[in-house]
Amino acid sequence: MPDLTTARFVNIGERTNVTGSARFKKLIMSGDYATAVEVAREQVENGAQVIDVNMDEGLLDAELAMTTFLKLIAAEPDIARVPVMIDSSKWSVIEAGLKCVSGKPIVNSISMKEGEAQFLDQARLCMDYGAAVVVMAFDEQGQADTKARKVEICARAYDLLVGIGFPPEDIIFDPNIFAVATGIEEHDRYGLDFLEAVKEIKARCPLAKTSGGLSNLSFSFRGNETVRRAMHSVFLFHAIPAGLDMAIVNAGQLDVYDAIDPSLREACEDVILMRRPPAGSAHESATERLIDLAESYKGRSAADEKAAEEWRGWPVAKRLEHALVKGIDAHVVADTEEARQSADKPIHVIEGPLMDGMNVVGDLFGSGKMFLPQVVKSARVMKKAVAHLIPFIEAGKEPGARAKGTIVMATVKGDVHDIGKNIVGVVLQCNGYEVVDLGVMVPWSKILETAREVDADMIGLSGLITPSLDEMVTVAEEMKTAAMTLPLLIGGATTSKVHTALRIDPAYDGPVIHVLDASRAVGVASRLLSETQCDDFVGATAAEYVAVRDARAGKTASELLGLGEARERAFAADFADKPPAPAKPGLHIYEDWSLAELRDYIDWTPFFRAWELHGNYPAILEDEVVGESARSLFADAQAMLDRIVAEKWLTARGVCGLWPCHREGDDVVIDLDAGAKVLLPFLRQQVKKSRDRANYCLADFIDPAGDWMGGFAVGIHGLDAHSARFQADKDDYSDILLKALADRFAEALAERLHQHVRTDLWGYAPGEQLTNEALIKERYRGIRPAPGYPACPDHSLKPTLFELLEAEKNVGLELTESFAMFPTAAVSGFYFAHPEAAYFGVARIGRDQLEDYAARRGVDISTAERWLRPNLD
Ligand SMILES: C[S@@+](CC[C@H](N)C(=O)[O-])C[C@H]1O[C@@H](n2cnc3c(N)ncnc32)[C@H](O)[C@@H]1O
Repeated sequence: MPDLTTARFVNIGERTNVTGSARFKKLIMSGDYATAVEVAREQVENGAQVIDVNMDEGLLDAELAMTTFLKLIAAEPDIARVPVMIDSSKWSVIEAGLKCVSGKPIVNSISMKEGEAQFLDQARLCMDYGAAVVVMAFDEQGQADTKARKVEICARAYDLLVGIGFPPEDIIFDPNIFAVATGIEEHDRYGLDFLEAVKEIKARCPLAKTSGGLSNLSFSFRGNETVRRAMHSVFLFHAIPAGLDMAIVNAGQLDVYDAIDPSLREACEDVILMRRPPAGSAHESATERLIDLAESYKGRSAADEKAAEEWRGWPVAKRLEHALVKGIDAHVVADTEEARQSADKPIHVIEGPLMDGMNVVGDLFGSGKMFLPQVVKSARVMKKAVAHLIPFIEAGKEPGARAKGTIVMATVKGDVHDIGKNIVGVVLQCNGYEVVDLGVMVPWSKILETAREVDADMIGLSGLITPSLDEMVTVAEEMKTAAMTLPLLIGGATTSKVHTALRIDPAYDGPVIHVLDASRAVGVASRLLSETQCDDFVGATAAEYVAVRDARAGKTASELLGLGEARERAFAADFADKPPAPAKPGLHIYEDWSLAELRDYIDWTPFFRAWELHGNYPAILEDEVVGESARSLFADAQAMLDRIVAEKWLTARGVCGLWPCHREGDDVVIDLDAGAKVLLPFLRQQVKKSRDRANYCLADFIDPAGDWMGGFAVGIHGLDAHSARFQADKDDYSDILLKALADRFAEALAERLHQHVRTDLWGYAPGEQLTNEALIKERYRGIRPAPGYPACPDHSLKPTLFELLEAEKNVGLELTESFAMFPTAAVSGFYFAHPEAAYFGVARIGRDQLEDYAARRGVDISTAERWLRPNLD
């Protein structure tokens, strides 16, 4: 269903509205704000990305109720993460509300009902508060009911607002959703008119958004929840492709379009799209047909309604299990406390219901019915429960819960990447293991020392960049020297079974196990600690590694050409086509690239991969197996992005440079001002190829007679404060989510900056117009190879690149001794603009090139060997 889960659609919670919800009204009228706050929380849990708050009730001091409630929800991090829509027909209530909203507010609503002057006054005030505003399609003559009137009023309002400098992206038009199937013929067109109007308004008013109150649509089916839900889902199914950006809905009460009973779905569709029933049908009109059909659905709804609430009435152990499995942390402290009061000892709550619940999570995960993002959410619930119990356990001087085993984990020295390690840590913890996480850039001595101190059962190492592979070998060697015997687990993006077998396993006498991904970590740990399975497992793994080594030894390696011959087979670029001199050569620094803009450049597929959800975006959202998990993760990511952008959590900084250069052999020489030169030595493919295929080197794309190339470095700053906040709140889920999003922003800025270079700074493709999809597929002219990637695998080129860009001074990017960039969310690379420039992999090189390269780089052979290790094996 292309609705609540698609990229842009925002669903606005409607339950915190005294005019629409009898329950909420009762709570507010009786002054029970605590429970009223829970209503807001439930909505956010159910997926609302904005909550609409309305206190328009005659017997209520609406201003006071609005401000009291807004202040209360602002203090609840779970709720305050979504923006508030201040909804009132009284301007004084809106103004009062604006004063106590912390994030970006949305005013619902203003209109030209009382004329242009008042409309613009109110708009100016909203602008002062930085608020977005819902503009009703309402003018001096009344509410717009036809398509023509809707479009006309919105267009007029748009021109007026833009005329006073109101940001068009902060305008949200509500072109009025009215009830259909009322039996009155004039109402039959209402659904279709709305859909068509949305389309036109979006075309006529650039950047403006559209919204609507969905519940009006089905007003004539009050009391028949099944039919109402179906109508709402069907309506959204058509409205979103028409351009509807958001709607006020009860997010927990929408059906999946495909899951609606087909006859009901068709009847709803006929009504909404004003289609006639098939000729010969027993019904004259679509409305009549739906009314008849609706009869058969009456009465089913009450049970559905109850189901969502029902779990709160279950026994406490069952409630804890439910909260763990569903990842709902809203009631966990209260429930844990209730369980504690009836337990003999606080520790029994952990050993009993909490561990039982986590076992269910573990089983679901193990059997592929639950995926990492949900497990990490479950872990958050568990941590909150345990945090509540710890003071009681300590007060009673009881021993803590016995862990299944203790694992010391670290990202090795020189490397700063920790998303993968953190995910593994959380998964192990929620399966009952004690994890001692040493963080990033951890030297081998600290790892060994801690393992001894805590009497660890195993050590887990993680790393993302190729130099970390060597560092892992060092840790293994040191463990051997220290005569340790505990198992060593190896994980992270560049690690592999082959590398583990060839290099790490031989360096250590104890068991070495490569762990392919987080979902395997628990299985590996439990086998290693199992009295009955450990020996077999260790033996089988060791035998597997021996087999890998034997296979490698017996394999005839691909034949290499001598370096001279490979150079003769260089790629012959046609330099008649070389790029023009840049329009704006030299360095360009961007202190603070708009996050709102970068958001549209995000490539989502790698984001899901970071969470071990495999598949391409957007298809992954509809995937049969992981779709539900992907949708929920994506919704959380969108909600966090909203806050990152609105509250400016992060700063995207970048620098790029465009320099004159020329090629000398396999080097590119950058010709700086005043005769200064900087050498960029590149590597050439040496693997023997079929007759007509060249042996590439990046230098081949540069004209010896004179040419241009570029470089860039981008990084995302500001993560730490937020990460610390999440960690303090025991919220690994949000912490990992934030880091994964920061990585996305870094990649998005690399993409956006490259586009800016092509179309403007260098300007060799001024008219380029590509969709984000085409950008992700790199359907443009030119490449941006990154040091450490296959075409230029030597990470040690980064210091040269960083000096050219003055990256540390200009954008605050640093390099570790292993050439990892810090802050972690960062990307750097070179720009080549020749139309034939393409990515390739250098792959294996010969001793002759190693020696030649070491000489060109001015380093000794053993240093070059260390840098190029993966290309030498
Ligand atoms: C790793 S992806 C990153 C972009 C992706 N859309 C994302 O958001 O994660 C592609 C980038 O990796 C680098 N890259 C890919 N293949 C390469 C190769 N063979 N040699 C050098 N760099 C390469 C280039 O910088 C390229 O732009």
